[in-house]
Amino acid sequence: MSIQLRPALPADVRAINALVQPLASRQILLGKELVVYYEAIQEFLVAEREDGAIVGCGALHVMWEDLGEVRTLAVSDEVRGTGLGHRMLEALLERARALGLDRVFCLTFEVDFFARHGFEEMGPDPLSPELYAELLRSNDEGIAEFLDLARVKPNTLGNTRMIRPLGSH
Ligand SMILES: CC(=O)SCCNC(=O)CCNC(=O)[C@H](O)C(C)(C)COP(=O)(O)OP(=O)(O)OC[C@H]1O[C@@H](n2cnc3c(N)ncnc32)[C@H](O)[C@@H]1OP(=O)(O)O
Repeated sequence: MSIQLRPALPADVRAINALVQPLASRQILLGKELVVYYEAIQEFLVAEREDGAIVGCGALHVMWEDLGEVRTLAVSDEVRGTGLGHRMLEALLERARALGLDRVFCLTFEVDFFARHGFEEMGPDPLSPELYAELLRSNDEGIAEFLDLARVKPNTLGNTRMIRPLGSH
């Protein structure tokens, strides 16, 4: 059965939540309240099967003029390992390029998967002090994770912070 990628709609939120919830309960992904998905829905792509089922989702969150984050990338069990994760990640990176971003962050247990798509483990200090200070003003959990702040350590335990330079890759 063919699977199409498309921008997510508000009507997809419950299906996205159903994909993410089991992974969040295993602490693989960060769970979000429904209202947070609605607010961020324009960041999401979904993968829709011919029968209308949503079998994948992923988001690109903009953090700064040149910096974004891949968030909430998930593929349902029945289609995992068939290349859908790869397609979704490439589509999110294409969005990042279209937005003029230079690099994309992710926080993940799936180090090999992201490494095969050009992500590298992040060094301890990739940011200028000026940008660090600006990002500290955000209340967003993902930005706190990017900055490796102590208050989000429970979220990041065992995860790897990775970054993907765009451009020539
Ligand atoms: C920033 C974040 O969101 S981090 C969180 C990442 N998400 C998670 O950890 C949630 C749980 N995991 C998942 O949902 C999925 O396992 C994902 C999203 C990580 C990967 O999605 P998948 O659809 O399984 O990935 P995909 O199939 O593209 O690739 C996995 C492997 O499957 C195999 N594969 C890929 N394409 C095919 C194909 N056409 N046929 C058979 N096997 C294939 C390969 O071994 C591939 O490895 P590769 O990277 O060397 O190509």
